[in-house]
Amino acid sequence: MARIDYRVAPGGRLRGSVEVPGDKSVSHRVVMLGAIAEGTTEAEGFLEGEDALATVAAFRAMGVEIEGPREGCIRVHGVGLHGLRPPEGPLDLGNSGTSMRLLAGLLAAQPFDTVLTGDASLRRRPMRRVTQPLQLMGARIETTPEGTAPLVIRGRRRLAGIHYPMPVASAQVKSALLLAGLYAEGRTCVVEPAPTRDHTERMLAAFGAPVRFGDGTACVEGGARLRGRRVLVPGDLSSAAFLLVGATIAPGSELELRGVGVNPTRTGVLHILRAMGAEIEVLDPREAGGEPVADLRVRHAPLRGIEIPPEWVPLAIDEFPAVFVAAACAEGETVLRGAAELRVKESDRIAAMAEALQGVGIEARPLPDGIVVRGGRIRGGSVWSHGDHRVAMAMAVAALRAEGTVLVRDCAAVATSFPGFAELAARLGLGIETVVR
Ligand SMILES: O=C(O)C1=C[C@@H](OP(=O)(O)O)[C@@H](O)[C@H](O)C1
Ligand SMILES: C=C(OP(=O)(O)O)C(=O)O
Repeated sequence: MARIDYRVAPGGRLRGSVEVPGDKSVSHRVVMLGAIAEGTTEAEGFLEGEDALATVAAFRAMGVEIEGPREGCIRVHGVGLHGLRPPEGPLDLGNSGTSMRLLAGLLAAQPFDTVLTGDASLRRRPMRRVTQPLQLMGARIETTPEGTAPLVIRGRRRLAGIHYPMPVASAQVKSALLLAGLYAEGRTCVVEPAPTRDHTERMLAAFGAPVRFGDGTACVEGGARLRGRRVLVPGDLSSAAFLLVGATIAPGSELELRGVGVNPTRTGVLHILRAMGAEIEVLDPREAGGEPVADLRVRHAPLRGIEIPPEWVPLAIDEFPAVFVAAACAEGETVLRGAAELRVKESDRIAAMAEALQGVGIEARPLPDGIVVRGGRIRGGSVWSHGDHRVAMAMAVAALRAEGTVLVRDCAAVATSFPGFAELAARLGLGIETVVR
C-alpha cells in the first residue's frame, strides 16, 4: 500500500452542500444478506471503500456473482442460504472487523471449512467475543492462542439456537450470532447490555426473515428463507461526523450534508455535540430502505466541555476520534468513561488520539476506559494516525483550528471507510493536501 500523509494548512472554514459516501455497516450487510437470499439484491449508495469491497471479494470467492459496485450501484445474485461454495484459499478481509466477525457467524454452519485473515491491525483484534458464543451454538472455530485471527472455521456442524446475554455492547457480536442463527435449529436470541446499531435486524426483517428486536433482545428463527430486494444505502453518519465537527469548530462554517443515516442506534454523536453546544439541525427526516435518513445542517458554534453520559457511548462508538477534536476546541474539560472498547478498534483509539492531541499541544489524559481532554490552543505539528482511518480524518479537521500546519502521517486507511475524503474536504474549504511517499 502506498504511504500517504495529509498536510493540512491551518485555519479555514467548511462551506457547501454535499453527500457523504454510503454507510459502511449497511453496505457490508447488503452483500452478506444479498448473497444468502434468493433472487437479486440491488443497492444504490453502496460504499466503494476497501472494507465493503473486502466483503464483496469474500463472497465472490464463495461463488456469488456480484455486479459492480459502480457509482454506488451493486447487484448481488443471491445463491440462497445453502448455495455458497468453498473458497479456494483463505478469505483476506483487510482492515475490516465487521467483515471478519459477521462472516465468522455466517460461515460457522457451512458445509465446508474456511480460513479468515486480514491485515496486521485486524489480526490484533479480539475474536473470542464471537468464537466463544458461536462455539456454544455448536460451531468449531480455531483462533491463535491470543484469541486473534487467522480464524479456522470447521464446517459441517449442526448449530443450535442459544439465548446469549452479551458481555460487551457489540453490534458485530450480535450480528454474527443472528447470522449463525439463520442456520441453527430453533431460536437464537441475543440480549444487549446497551442498545447497539440494529442494521442487521432491520435488513433481516426487510428480507423477510422472522426476526424480533427493539426491546434490548434480538431474536431470529432458524431455517427461514431470505428474499433479495432493493436497498437504498444511507450516507454514513460516521463519515459525516468529521465534517460536522470541522464545521462546528471553524468560525464562518456552514454545511449541509444530504441523505445521512440517522438511525437512533447511531446518533450518539449528534447528542454529544449538541450537549457541547453545537448547532446541528436534522431536516426532512424520511425513510430509505428501512433506515431513517435526513439532511443535516451545521454551522460554527462555540463549544463547552461535558461529561459524556455512558448510555451514549455505544451509540457513538466510531465517532469518538472526531468528538475528541471537538473537545480540544471546547471551553473546559470533556470527560469520557465506559469506552474501553475504543482500545480494540483499528488502533487503540484512546492512546492514539491522546498522543495525537498532545502532539499538537492539547492536554489529553488517557484513562483505562476513556479520556479527559482539556480544550486549548491547537499548535500544529506532526502526528501519527497509527494507520487508523478515523484518527487520520479527525486530526485532519483539527487543523481548522490550528495555529500551524498539521501533518498527519499514515493516512492510506482512510480509503477503507471514506474514499475521496481529502478531495471532498478540500472542496468544502479544508486546506488539505495528500502527500504520497
Ligand atoms: O456492526 C457494525 O457494522 C459495526 C459495529 C461496531 O463495532 P462493535 O460491534 O465492535 O462495537 C463499529 O465499531 C463498527 O465500525 C461497525
Ligand atoms: C471499528 C470500525 O470498523 P471495523 O470494526 O469494521 O474494522 C470503524 O470503522 O471505526
